[in-house]
Amino acid sequence: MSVQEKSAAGKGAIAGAAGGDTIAAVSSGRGGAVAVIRLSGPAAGDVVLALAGRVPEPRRAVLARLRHPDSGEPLDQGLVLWFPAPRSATGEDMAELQIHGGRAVVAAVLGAVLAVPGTRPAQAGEFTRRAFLNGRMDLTEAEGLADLIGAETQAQRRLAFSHAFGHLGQRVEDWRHRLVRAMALVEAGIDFADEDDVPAEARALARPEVEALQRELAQALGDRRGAMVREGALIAIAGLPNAGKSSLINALAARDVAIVSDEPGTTRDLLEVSLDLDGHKVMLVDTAGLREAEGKVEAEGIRRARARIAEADLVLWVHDVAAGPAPDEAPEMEAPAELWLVGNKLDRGAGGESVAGRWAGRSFAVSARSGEGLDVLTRALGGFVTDRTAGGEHPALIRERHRASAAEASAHLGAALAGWEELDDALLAEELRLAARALGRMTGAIGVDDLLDVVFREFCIGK
Ligand SMILES: Nc1nc2c(c(=O)[nH]1)N(C=O)[C@@H](CNc1ccc(C(=O)N[C@@H](CCC(=O)O)C(=O)O)cc1)CN2
Ligand SMILES: Nc1nc2c(ncn2[C@@H]2O[C@H](COP(=O)(O)OP(=O)(O)OP(=O)(O)O)[C@@H](O)[C@H]2O)c(=O)[nH]1
Ligand SMILES: [Mg+2]
Repeated sequence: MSVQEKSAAGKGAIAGAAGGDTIAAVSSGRGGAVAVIRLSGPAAGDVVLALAGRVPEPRRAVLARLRHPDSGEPLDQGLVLWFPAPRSATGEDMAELQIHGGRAVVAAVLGAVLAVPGTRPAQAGEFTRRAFLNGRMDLTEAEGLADLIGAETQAQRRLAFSHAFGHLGQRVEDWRHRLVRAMALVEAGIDFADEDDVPAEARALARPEVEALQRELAQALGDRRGAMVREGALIAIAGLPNAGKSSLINALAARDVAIVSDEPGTTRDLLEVSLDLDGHKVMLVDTAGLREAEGKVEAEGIRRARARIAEADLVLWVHDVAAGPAPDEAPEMEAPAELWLVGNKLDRGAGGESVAGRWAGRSFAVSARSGEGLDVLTRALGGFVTDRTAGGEHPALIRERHRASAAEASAHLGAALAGWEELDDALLAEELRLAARALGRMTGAIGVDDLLDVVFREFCIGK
């Protein structure tokens, strides 16, 4: 199906875009006491009539005996809802069957639904795709919904919620409208090319707006909090062999995820655990102890450890306090973004002394074995992530897709501003137009055929 380009508002319906099939799917998760089957499309009313014997008043739940349309066998008794177009989540006729959640019940009722002509199983994300094609939401809102459904932490939920209900979409539309106004000013020069004063004057009027837009894009691109909230802050646990890195990840995760042994060089592969710290997602990574490797496998483990450490937002350098005084600095690796010292094995007596110099304020004394000191470390980690993700309103550009569009727009604005005095009207307007297009792809207001599969494949079936 072809999505025509739309030049105006972000959320206009795309004519004929949603097609004539009626789609059906189980929209509830597995194993619940109640299951929801959703339907969208022109045969949704036929399905309700065929199974329930009548179509309820719009938007009112009614209890009905559901029968197979061919055999008449009663399958379940459940609640039926009818949402005639356009007042529905997809903008099409929709219906819901809220039935008992048993596997056989769900299979029987879904089978009966799909026995009605004109129906077929929905693909992943297809309800939301139809909502987009019918102008009910823009692409950034659809992505926000996918994030909302996938949110594991409260910070992820808050960010996803803001995007699902237009935080980025509205920003982009504001940027685009301002750009279009600036473009109109520049184009006024094209139309009035023979009247001497108009071009220069119109351009001069447009420039501050384009400069302001460029600043706002740069600011949004510079904000890295989105990735940290969505993907979690990456915290790498590094140190010499046997320092107790794997013991520490087990203690922090409160689960026995990593193999611990007194043999140096136990950990080879990277091992990642996701944690919820104060409502923030954190990815903890256990790594191989850094030393001259004794074999090929360990060497590869150390290579991977270094690569992950280099990407980390925070590195915990674990030091065995029983093995000697803390190093002045973490040996064996390049300076990471942020580095803390964790003196481990406090239960063995030594250590715990304050560490000066490089580590001041960023050193902790713990025992992964007894649990001593872990509460202080955990609180500090929570504080670190909270600090790094706090501040101002929610971040706007939270996916690579958003960043790529904004960067492309910014490049065109940069070209426009660099050539502001020299470019002829048509070329200057073209740069602004290309910037507006790049922004339009973010919300889906501009040709996005190629993007839809990427965006909607993230959803599960039934959404
Ligand atoms: N049972 C059930 N719960 C659900 C959903 C659902 O589809 N079914 N949702 C699935 O996403 C979410 C709610 N989203 C919805 C969004 C719009 C409309 C809707 O009917 N909108 C109409 C009418 C609005 C009104 O008048 O109140 C519209 O926007 O025109 C319904 C659900 C979460 N909970
Ligand atoms: N007494 C004491 N022993 C500990 C503590 N933490 C770890 N150990 C012991 O130290 C040894 C090494 O622990 P690991 O957690 O495997 O150390 P690692 O840093 O992951 O080692 P590699 O994977 O080989 O780099 C094991 O025998 C642990 O039981 C601690 O807090 N106190
Ligand atoms: Mg280990």
